[in-house]
Amino acid sequence: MHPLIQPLASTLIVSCQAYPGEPMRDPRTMAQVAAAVEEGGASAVRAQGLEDIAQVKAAVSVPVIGIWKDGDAGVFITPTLEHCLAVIDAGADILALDGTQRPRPDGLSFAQTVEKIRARWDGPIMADTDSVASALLAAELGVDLIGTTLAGYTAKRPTTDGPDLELLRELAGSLPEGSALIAEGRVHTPAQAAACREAGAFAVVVGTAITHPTSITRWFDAAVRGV
Ligand SMILES: CC(=O)N[C@H](C=O)[C@@H](O)[C@H](O)[C@H](O)COP(=O)(O)O
Repeated sequence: MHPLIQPLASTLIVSCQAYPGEPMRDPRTMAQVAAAVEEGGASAVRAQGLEDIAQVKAAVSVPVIGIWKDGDAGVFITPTLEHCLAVIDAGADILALDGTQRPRPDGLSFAQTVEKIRARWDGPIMADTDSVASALLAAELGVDLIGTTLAGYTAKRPTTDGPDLELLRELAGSLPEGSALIAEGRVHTPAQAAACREAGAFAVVVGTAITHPTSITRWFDAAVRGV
């Protein structure tokens, strides 16, 4: 296992993202949010966009998982080799990219993309997968971190209310040693985060429930209104 990954065992990683047009969509804001979650114990942070990655990197001492979202349909999380190399150049310690088997905008397969990254960079790679098949393929390719990030966001799996614990359990029993299984996606409560660990996750990523005040406010607002 890569030396940057081992310390993430049994820890919480926090994703710090604001979406286009939102009030907090500013790299300085995300850097402050990242510093705040580091104080709370985040073992690593996930940041989106080249400027956010650079500014978050300067604001924290924990590893930064970098992604670059481009578009919002099909493959959009660090979708091409060019995006991957730019994320690395922006200073990400760990590169995360779409790890599904869907067609990619640059025509490369996931395997070809990983191979080309590996030819230039030996840092840890995280695959945002959507199914048992895509997770196993990523692990076979030697990808360091296997995330369930896209489970429930493609046609491969139903969108579970909360994390996809069934997928985690299945992957925990089938991923080769050396691949770190990362629970990511719809982990909204501490109890759900604990359930991910019980299901076999090496580490757990939480985004919205910690760093997206608009969503959290909506949850509380609905509860208060009784809707
Ligand atoms: C599907 C997709 O685009 N996921 C994105 C990946 O970076 C983010 O929008 C999520 O916030 C992140 O995965 C963390 O998940 P959650 O916010 O549910 O804790």
